[in-house]
Amino acid sequence: MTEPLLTAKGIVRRFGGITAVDNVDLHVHEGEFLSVIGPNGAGKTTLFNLISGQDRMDAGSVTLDGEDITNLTPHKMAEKRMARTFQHGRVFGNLTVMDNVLIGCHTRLNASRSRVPVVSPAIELLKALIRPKSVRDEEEAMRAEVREIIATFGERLTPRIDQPTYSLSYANRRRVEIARALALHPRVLILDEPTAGMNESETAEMQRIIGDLKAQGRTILLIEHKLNMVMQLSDRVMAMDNGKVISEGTPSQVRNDPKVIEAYLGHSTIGGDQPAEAELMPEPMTAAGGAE
Ligand SMILES: Nc1ncnc2c1ncn2[C@@H]1O[C@H](COP(=O)(O)OP(=O)(O)OP(=O)(O)O)[C@@H](O)[C@H]1O
Repeated sequence: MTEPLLTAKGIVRRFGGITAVDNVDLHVHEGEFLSVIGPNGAGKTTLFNLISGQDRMDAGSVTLDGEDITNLTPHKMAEKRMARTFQHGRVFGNLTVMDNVLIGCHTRLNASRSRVPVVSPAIELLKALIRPKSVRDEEEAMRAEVREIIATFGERLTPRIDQPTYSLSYANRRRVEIARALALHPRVLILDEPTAGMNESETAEMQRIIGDLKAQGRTILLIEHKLNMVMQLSDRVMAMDNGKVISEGTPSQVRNDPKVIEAYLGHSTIGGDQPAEAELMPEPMTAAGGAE
């Protein structure tokens, strides 16, 4: 078996008296789809924040393809092409859809440039001012790429490409965020509840899109409360409760793990959208005990 692409070891994060993430290990192989589930307050978002550099861990380490990326700043993480979307969606409201997604392209390009010797800052400035053909061509290529990425979302974003994102619906802002993450050409795509606040048909549409991303062979880490979606998309599932990993395995193994059922039943809701029991028990189990 090859080495995992991303490995997190012994991650700890305390907030005052609470240990939100308590000695968690996580790994994901290239092209693998790993979901992290668990009741509210289990520590899932905190774990993703630590892995993606949004927060600093008290102990532990993270490596990407063998390189230590522990506690890098979010900007440096983006340059490493660790792309992250947020539970409540984060876009630049005053920028257009196009400009929001271009940010992902620029970050990727700047990161690749920093590996080659920097030409004199004066030349860079001159190039920015006079915008020679090579610069204009590069910009046009990026815009074409953004249009292509945005087409991933059908007609949801394309007609709105020049509108400021504050004028978009919540679901569309979340789509823009994913588009921006894709513009990074992510080595790891980290999605935190991409369907939160979406209705049933929007959720089904997003699930199809994420399924397509998986089919493209992308490496994906997902937090999601809608367990049917987790079961259908994931190669592997990790369940957390009270900051700890309580179960890990195939979707059906985790779904049927009594520790997981108990953790959920101890909470009245999973994500605020649905009762825990309805999420955990919706499908008949197969003879093998699986529901995939
Ligand atoms: N910045 C913070 N300051 C203090 N406590 C925090 C902070 N962030 C998270 N916590 C606490 O850490 C614990 C884990 O929270 P976290 O948001 O990671 O859980 P979660 O599994 O993502 O929950 P949800 O599914 O509701 O998003 C909770 O007890 C939460 O209140």
